[in-house]
Amino acid sequence: MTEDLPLTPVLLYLDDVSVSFDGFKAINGLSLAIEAGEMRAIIGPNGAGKTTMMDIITGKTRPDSGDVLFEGDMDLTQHDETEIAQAGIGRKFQKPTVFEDQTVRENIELALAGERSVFASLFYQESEADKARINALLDTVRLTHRASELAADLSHGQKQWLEIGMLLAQDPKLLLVDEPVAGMTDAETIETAKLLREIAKTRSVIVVEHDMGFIRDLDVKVTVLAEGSVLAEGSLDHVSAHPDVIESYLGR
Ligand SMILES: Nc1ncnc2c1ncn2[C@@H]1O[C@H](COP(=O)(O)OP(=O)(O)OP(=O)(O)O)[C@@H](O)[C@H]1O
Repeated sequence: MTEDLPLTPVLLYLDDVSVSFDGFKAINGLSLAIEAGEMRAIIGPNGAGKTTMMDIITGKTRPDSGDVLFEGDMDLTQHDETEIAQAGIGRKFQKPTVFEDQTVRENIELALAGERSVFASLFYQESEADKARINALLDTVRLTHRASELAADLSHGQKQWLEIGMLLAQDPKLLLVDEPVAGMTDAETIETAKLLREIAKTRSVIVVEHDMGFIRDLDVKVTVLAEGSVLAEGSLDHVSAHPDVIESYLGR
């Protein structure tokens, strides 16, 4: 009797993806599968291709070859950045980009309003459901107590959280987060690991980071990139013990 194979719903699938810049292969036969509801940490030395991989997923960079499939059959290489965002892929860049001269709450409100036209926004009355949603988002990103203050007055870490809240307002199925804890205090870094673990209960998350203490706190599967492809994959302890990983980090 043959056993049924377990069905693992893959949300994002990169298959043998390559891209060159002026003859240099920044991504070289990269294959990766992210499951629905999975958080994955991506690490790798400088120049490994982490940012380029995110650029390919979000449609900013077109690969020369390979497939990038979202939800089974959406070929992301055939769509532009706006369409990919609308399909449910949100991206948090390294630097926080919030509206500094608006309050924390207004930032979330603006993100929630999304594509409502400026004209429609002028006459829009926030429903009770909207209010509840905004309050829940403020709570998630630990900013309820700062809601009526200007975003400019937040700490660097809190601005990062606010931007994560703004992305969550769009309810992405997959959230890409680029070096979220760079420049954060130790306490903010610890809280960010908790925050991302909460977020990952309801969506997939890909986190690129260099901070190994933070990666350990995330406690998720780690993919090590080097020279544009996957060098090792597994628990942080597993990949840290891998001779190729040690060599690629410490150099020859
Ligand atoms: N638009 C581009 N034109 C030319 N070369 C590029 C371009 N984008 C990336 N590269 C090169 O591709 C390689 C991979 O870069 P990438 O930024 O993806 O690495 P990374 O893993 O994100 O590095 P870091 O950890 O330093 O952010 C690097 O050698 C980089 O110089």
